[in-house]
Amino acid sequence: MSKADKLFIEMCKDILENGESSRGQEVRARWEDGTPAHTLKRFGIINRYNLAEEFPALTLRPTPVKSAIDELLWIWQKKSNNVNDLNSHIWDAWADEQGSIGKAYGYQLGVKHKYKEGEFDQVDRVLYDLKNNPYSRRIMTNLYNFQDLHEMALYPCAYSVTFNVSGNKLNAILNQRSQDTLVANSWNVVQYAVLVHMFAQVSGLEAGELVHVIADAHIYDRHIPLVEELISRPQFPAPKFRINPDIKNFYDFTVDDFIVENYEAGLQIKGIPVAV
Ligand SMILES: Nc1nc(=O)c2c([nH]1)NC[C@@H]1CN(c3ccc(C(=O)N[C@@H](CCC(=O)O)C(=O)O)cc3)CN21
Ligand SMILES: O=c1ccn([C@H]2C[C@H](O)[C@@H](COP(=O)(O)O)O2)c(=O)[nH]1
Repeated sequence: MSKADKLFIEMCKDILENGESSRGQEVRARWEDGTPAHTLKRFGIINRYNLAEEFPALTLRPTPVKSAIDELLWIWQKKSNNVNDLNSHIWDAWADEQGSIGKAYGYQLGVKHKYKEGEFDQVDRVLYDLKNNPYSRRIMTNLYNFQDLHEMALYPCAYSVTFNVSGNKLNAILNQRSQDTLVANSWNVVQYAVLVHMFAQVSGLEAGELVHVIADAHIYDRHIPLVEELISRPQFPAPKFRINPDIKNFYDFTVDDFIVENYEAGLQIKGIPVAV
């Protein structure tokens, strides 16, 4: 049985059974037809994934690993904020006529900052520290730049990662302020698991733990029956994950360098509505 399924089921049950409803409150998000997208939410969820033991993809339904990695590379490697550089259409609803989502995500990672050793953007600084000072307690990234929030189409949700090396293991904490549990939980977990594997490989380390801290973990009202059905499904062992061992430069990875094998999973839920 996959540990990722177990954590997902526990979290969903907790939200469904103990979650607070937003009914009667003012909410920002809307369904396509303009009605408010209400949620059941649970505050302060922490899930720990041991990446040395398993690749944390859901098996209750397939996580679209290739599209998730494509978005991860869009943000962390291309450092782009333009949907024309993305192969899926998941961000189209938030893009302007030129395809820009504003000064969000990839844009922030590409901004250079001054250090004693010179100028680095946030990604290059992580790479530098993991090589030169791996036991530093200061290896982190942060997309939540207050100065630029007014120019972002959506404020960053998964906004900060803290990297920490124990022995030869690279661990990370992903901080997420808001999570659409059905659409994005496994999507975000898979992405940041892959990111830890990427940074570990190019830094001569091994992937350790991923700790996912979620402030507002919610299930949208129109997702409740879908989640109830999903968590009652059979579970399978986690798939095997391989990464092309020849890639030693973070910027050389392509989607094809990541291979997920023996991925047994339930049926895909097609056409999940996404609140905008
Ligand atoms: N309400 C909401 N939920 C989100 O998860 C979300 C946002 N808004 N806004 C910005 C981004 C866009 N993200 C998204 C949006 C849609 C899918 C989605 O539709 N996923 C499908 C498969 C898509 C594919 O294969 O390309 C799925 O079945 O999970 C995933 C992530 C995550 N974010
Ligand atoms: O990577 C992501 C990006 C977005 N989300 C979800 C979380 C919320 O449901 C919406 C954002 O709405 P806010 O009102 O700004 O919180 O998008 C996600 O789960 N993961």
